[in-house]
Amino acid sequence: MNIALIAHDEKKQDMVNFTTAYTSILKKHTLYATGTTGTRINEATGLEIERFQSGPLGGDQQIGAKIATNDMDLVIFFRDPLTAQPHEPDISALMRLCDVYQIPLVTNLGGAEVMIRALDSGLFDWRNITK
Ligand SMILES: O=C(CO)COP(=O)(O)O
Repeated sequence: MNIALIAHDEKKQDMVNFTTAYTSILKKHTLYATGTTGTRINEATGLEIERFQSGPLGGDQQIGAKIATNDMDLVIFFRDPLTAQPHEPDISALMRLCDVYQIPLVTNLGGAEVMIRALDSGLFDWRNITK
């Protein structure tokens, strides 16, 4: 599965903790991330990740483009609901595309834990049929 990992600055430590805890599952998949998030995950876990631009510089839109071409199976996006983001329209557009294309999206650590366990249990195998 192709998985996008994204975290706003105040949530990057959550993402490091999450990816450290679930490295053994994540390493079985193809990982993508926005720029700074990808660097932080790679430094902490050694996971191989294709990095896009940083979010404010277009990274969310690059991940959106992957969704629009049916090349992304799951989006794990730890959003910061308490801080205004300069690229809020890009963030909304990314989440909108997840809804347009029915791509599973989780926006916090609790959801991500459920999702990653579901993924490892084979509950996402339907994605292989739709491709
Ligand atoms: O801003 C982001 C998502 O909207 C994340 O970007 P970075 O991973 O480059 O910090």
